[in-house]
Amino acid sequence: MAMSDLSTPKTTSPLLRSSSQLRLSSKLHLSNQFRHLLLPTPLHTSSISKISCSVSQNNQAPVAVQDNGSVKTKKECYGVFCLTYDLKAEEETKSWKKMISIAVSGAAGMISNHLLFKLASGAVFGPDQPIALKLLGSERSIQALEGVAMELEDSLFPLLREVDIGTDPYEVFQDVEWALLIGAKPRGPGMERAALLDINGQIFAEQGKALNAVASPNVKVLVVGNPCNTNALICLKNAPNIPAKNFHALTRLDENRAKCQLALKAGVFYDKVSNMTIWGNHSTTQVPDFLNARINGRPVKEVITDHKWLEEGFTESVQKRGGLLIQKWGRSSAASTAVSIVDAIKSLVTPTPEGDWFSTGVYTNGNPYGIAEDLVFSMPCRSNGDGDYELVKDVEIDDYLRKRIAKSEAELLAEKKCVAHLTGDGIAFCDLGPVDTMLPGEV
Ligand SMILES: NC(=O)c1ccc[n+]([C@@H]2O[C@H](COP(=O)([O-])OP(=O)(O)OC[C@H]3O[C@@H](n4cnc5c(N)ncnc54)[C@H](O)[C@@H]3O)[C@@H](O)[C@H]2O)c1
Repeated sequence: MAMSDLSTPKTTSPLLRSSSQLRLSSKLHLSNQFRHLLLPTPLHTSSISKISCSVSQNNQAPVAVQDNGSVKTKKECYGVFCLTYDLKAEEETKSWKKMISIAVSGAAGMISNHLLFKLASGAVFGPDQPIALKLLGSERSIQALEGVAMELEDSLFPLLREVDIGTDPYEVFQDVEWALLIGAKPRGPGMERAALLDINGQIFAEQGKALNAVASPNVKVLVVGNPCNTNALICLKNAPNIPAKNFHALTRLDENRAKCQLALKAGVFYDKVSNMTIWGNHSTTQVPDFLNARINGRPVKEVITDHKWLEEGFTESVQKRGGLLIQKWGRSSAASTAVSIVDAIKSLVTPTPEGDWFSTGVYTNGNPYGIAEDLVFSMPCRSNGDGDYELVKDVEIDDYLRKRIAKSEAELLAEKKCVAHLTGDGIAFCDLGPVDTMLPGEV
């Protein structure tokens, strides 16, 4: 899109014109930050006949007025989307929640290409939750970001009210309530893992500082870019004003893969598998926990009697899933990663089903399992749906699990030493050992 196009006023439907052109113009900041204010065109204006829109005094919240003059949903509604988009003529006009701002870094990348459309569709935060998307990219990807923004525009998502694109995290993260940090440098051929930790660590140190400076003080941060546990640690260390508890590293894809493998082995559909914990690092030292997982509410070991497979084959099948997928598909897992990001967020904004839990990489301080403090480690958590979580305390850890969890813990402690210069812990010393534990295809 030519830059001049961005500032060209959009055409609007007659219905929207009558609502004072509220928030409908596209704006362009001539810094490295481009801003698209999406045209919130009602998809089915014909189906909302006899409803007009007037604008409230703060120029934010028009109220839906019916033909008979009665005002609907006056308090909650925002923007022209006070009007329902449901085709059913008999449906009541819906009210909308207050818009939330979500930052997505690496927004022109493969994972984001799936994720953004799920966010905008309402599949993550719900069908009554308008959102603003703040898209952060690298300098090289700014054109691609414009392309992403155009695709979002053309999708006519009623819930999507704003899209900002930019390359400066201090601008893009302004007031955001969620930050989904996906963008990272891929590992080049022959690149040592220590080098990757340093290169990507610097990105997350800068983004942590930016979140600290300009984001909502209670922003929830989900780090996806690898190595995600240590990147999340770096990020939270650089954001001292944001509660450390608000930072997550994505291990939900591993959880989902583990559930799938157990379901396949047990011959049940995967919704029957619950209480699946991934312990530790998002690497091949991760520990998918079959001891505490359940199938149809029963311990996995009772349902799957092939314990040799559980101990040897299961973990490997989870770890190698990504590599296998690359062999077949020729690219890494972007769609299922995006789905797992959706799952991870939904687990925080909806109450966890009774007796179940989910896995996420979180800050270890105060953990009840004896895992070293000051790491980001995947553990079992529950949420009451308010965006926060509690660690599940009564999980059994036997010798088998303890040994493997200790290995993942040692790996994360070693990674932490490699990035000491980025966490404020002094001079970095990097000795990751001879074994490369990155997940295949996920660097
Ligand atoms: N935790 C997990 O379960 C999991 C799973 C899959 C992939 N990943 C990781 O997610 C990351 C992204 O994967 P992808 O497939 O989308 O990669 P991709 O290469 O398609 O996209 C990455 C995007 O990030 C951008 N970028 C690079 N540096 C940036 C910066 N400083 N700020 C903002 N954007 C920046 C790039 O320009 C690119 O557009 C990778 O690090 C990958 O290893 C994690």
